[in-house]
Amino acid sequence: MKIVFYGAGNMASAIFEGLISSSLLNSHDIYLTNRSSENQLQNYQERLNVNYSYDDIELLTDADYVFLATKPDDFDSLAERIRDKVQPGNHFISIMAGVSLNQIKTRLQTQNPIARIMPNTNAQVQQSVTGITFSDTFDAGHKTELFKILSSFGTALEVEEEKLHQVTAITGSGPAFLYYMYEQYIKAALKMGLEKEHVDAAVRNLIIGTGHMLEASELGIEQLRENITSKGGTTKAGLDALKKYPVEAIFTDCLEEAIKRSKELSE
Ligand SMILES: NC(=O)C1=CN([C@@H]2O[C@H](COP(=O)(O)OP(=O)(O)OC[C@H]3O[C@@H](n4cnc5c(N)ncnc54)[C@H](O)[C@@H]3O)[C@@H](O)[C@H]2O)C=CC1
Ligand SMILES: O=C(O)[C@@H]1CCC=N1
Repeated sequence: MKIVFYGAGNMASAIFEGLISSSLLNSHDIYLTNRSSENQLQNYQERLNVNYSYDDIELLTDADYVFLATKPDDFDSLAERIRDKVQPGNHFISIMAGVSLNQIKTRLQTQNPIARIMPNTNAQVQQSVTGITFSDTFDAGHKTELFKILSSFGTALEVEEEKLHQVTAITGSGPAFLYYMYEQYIKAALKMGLEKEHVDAAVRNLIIGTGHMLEASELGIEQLRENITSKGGTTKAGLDALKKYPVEAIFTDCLEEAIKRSKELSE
């Protein structure tokens, strides 16, 4: 199997590093390219033993899956670059937020099969939550193979294309929203009088430990919280203070704005 990444940035690198760590593929099966920073590609080649090239005929010949991993704004330049070199066996896998199947088909002027996926950077540790939607030209055998690839770096769920806007906001951008919340928690904790390096390490381990609890426990999130909330204790006091603020409304606004932006990128 030959997999090509057009774009080797934050999201593409999380995917191919996750793919290689999963051993589903040999790193020699992976080919990278980007706009122009060759030293970035040389670093990946040295560190991961992947291939790289700027020769689009070499890249696209016998390529089974071609990941479109540029920013949406750069897709026009990418489409211009590869439009006349597309090969019959190329299955396009777009990770670009908002860019629709129809936009990709039109700009590449291709009838080749196209899938849109919406992963997140947790792919790097095989924990991505990935939404996927297929063009009707994607055959069942390649769908199964692509699900196997996506499952090597997390979990994958097929959705209607319209629902990818929500998936993009909730789980594609999701890690950034949680990181932002963690940053605010650390800022607040630093005001409580502990040394900075203690707070940073403690909160990082708190987050990791809570994640492991979510993974290991059969209990729901609400029950896990209630198990910490001793009657009349410190957690109850802290939660009562938190509940004075419209936390749900804050996240509703956050997600609605992210969905709105995804729809704008589809226009
Ligand atoms: N960063 C994230 O957490 C996620 C990003 N995405 C999507 O992934 C895509 C890439 O995002 P990032 O990796 O964050 O951006 P990035 O800026 O880190 O990487 C973009 C890559 O595209 C390359 N590129 C630009 N024009 C090109 C061209 N004409 N030919 C070949 N390569 C070209 C750049 O050289 C760079 O390697 C975006 O469309 C974004 O919506 C999707 C899910 C999550
Ligand atoms: O911010 C963005 O547009 C991309 C898509 C989801 C996460 N990052």
